[in-house]
Amino acid sequence: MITRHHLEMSTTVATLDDLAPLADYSLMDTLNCDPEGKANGADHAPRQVFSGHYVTVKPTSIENPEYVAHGKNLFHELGFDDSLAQSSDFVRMFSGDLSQVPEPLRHVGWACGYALSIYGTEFYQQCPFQTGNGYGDGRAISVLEAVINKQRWEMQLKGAGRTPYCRGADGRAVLRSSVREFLAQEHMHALGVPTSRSLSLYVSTTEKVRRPWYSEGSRSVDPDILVSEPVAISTRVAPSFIRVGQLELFSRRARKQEHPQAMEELERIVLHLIDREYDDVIDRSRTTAEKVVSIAHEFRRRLTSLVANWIRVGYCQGNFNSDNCAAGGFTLDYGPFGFCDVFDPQYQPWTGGGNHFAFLNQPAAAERNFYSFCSAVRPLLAGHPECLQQLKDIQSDFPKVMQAQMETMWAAKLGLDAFDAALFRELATLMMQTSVDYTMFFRELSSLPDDIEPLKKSFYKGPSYAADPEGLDKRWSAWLTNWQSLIQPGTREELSSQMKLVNPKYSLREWFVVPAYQQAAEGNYALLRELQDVMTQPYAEQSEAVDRKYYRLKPLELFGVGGASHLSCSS
Ligand SMILES: Nc1ncnc2c1ncn2[C@@H]1O[C@H](COP(=O)(O)OP(=O)(O)OP(=O)(O)O)[C@@H](O)[C@H]1O
Ligand SMILES: [Mg+2]
Repeated sequence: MITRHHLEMSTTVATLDDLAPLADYSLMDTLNCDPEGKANGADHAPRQVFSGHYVTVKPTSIENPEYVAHGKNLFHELGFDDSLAQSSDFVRMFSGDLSQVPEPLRHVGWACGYALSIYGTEFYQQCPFQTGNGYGDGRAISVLEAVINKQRWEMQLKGAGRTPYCRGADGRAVLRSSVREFLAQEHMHALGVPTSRSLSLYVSTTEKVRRPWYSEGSRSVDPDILVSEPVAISTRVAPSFIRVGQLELFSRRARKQEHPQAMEELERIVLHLIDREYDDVIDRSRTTAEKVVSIAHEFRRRLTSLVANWIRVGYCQGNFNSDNCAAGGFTLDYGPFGFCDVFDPQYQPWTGGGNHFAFLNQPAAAERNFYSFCSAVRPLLAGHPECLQQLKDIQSDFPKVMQAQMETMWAAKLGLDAFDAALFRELATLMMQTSVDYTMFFRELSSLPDDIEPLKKSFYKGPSYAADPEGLDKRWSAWLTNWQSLIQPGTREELSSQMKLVNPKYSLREWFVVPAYQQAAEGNYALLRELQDVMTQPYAEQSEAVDRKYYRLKPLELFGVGGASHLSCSS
């Protein structure tokens, strides 16, 4: 509910006291709290949580927090003054210490359980109790819901210590993974792709944890050493953090009649999802069953568009399970992700992820998650045969809608009004045979070159190219002539600028991020901040110095290097 105060909010939040009155803990106040939880939030040991939508948890602050960075664009959108990020009470709160927050801010946060389906198959093994009751936010704790400029935001700490879902792990996030997620979220937003956002990042100057990782220059697939790394807490922000897996948790309980309120809890989490993520598209006067059909329709649109956008910008999520699939249809969980260098349909940065989550398999992975979503909400349609039929149709048309989104996206990348299958097929073949840099190729093409010379800037010249460079160049020239004949004549400048808004110039390649987090671990944040600047304007022509550093082919010696080219699921 938006209160009078929220509407009258001043435009600048300069202190935590300014932020406090905007708080509205509606999730905690309206959803079910686990009845077995400890009200003071001292609930940090792994245990089974049998019912309720959330457990109250007090975050465990990191020792001696130091400011690393804040999401400047998000701060401005929220009306937060930049100085807030380094003010002592804000630092204290967002590095996990809620003990001194001003009223009505609360001294406890909350964590949620969720279920897991991998590529559409239900899993329980990842839960230490094998029941699914111990799986969920293991190191993510939300601390605030606030209504700011009429928009509701949930703020979630990542790495703020153990929760009942921690599965015996430490609940911490290392600086390396926190820097990656922090930079990637704001980059993704700047790319125009829906995503959770980055509010702040603080590191401990004294507390470290050990994680398996790669030795310098290691070409090992799996980490070959244990490294001691500083712990950090990043805060991410979204209208909600509800995942497809979360709906599944309540649906599984309802299906198995695990407790008398199970069906009601499923309905309430779905209505909560509608409130947070689908309010603008749902007619409130409808029945729950009708609302469910509407959100399925809208979620299908958002999810297909999201995945087409990921492919447009060269992003591979890496671990697109149902528990990493936000039910609001935005990007969530930047763990084993990567932005590709070479165009490779099988690109998969995560060594544990498997081919089914590879770059161009993401539409199929999304389809599996969408099926998991439909199965999860289906019990709410019992007794409504028409709605059941509508949901069935929405589900079965997913591949068609996905394909249409992909074709629209490829056409836009090529500056064409309509998708041309033959042109695209030859391009994909040439890109693979030549080994081209995906980002650079499309950006060079966006300048509408007269011949293939400028495109060659993006060629890695793999073995097939090296075997017959003249032959391939000839095919490239033929392809370019064909493409030129298909673009609209007479509107060159307009077309070029339009294509440059579809094909980014800069992308957050892993080998840019590695030195940034390495320096950050030594207390030097210069490179991280430079990357933050460059990557939040990915479509802009920037300075020549930026070009030389960030608009270039990946050095060959970095291919195959652990951490820079592939990574294990790292937290
Ligand atoms: N160090 C840790 N301590 C406790 N739980 C963890 C830790 N690392 C991961 N988990 C939990 O393991 C599960 C799977 O990990 P995954 O890498 O998908 O998550 P994540 O990056 O922590 O989470 P998110 O999906 O919230 O971004 C998640 O439920 C997560 O909360
Ligand atoms: Mg996850």
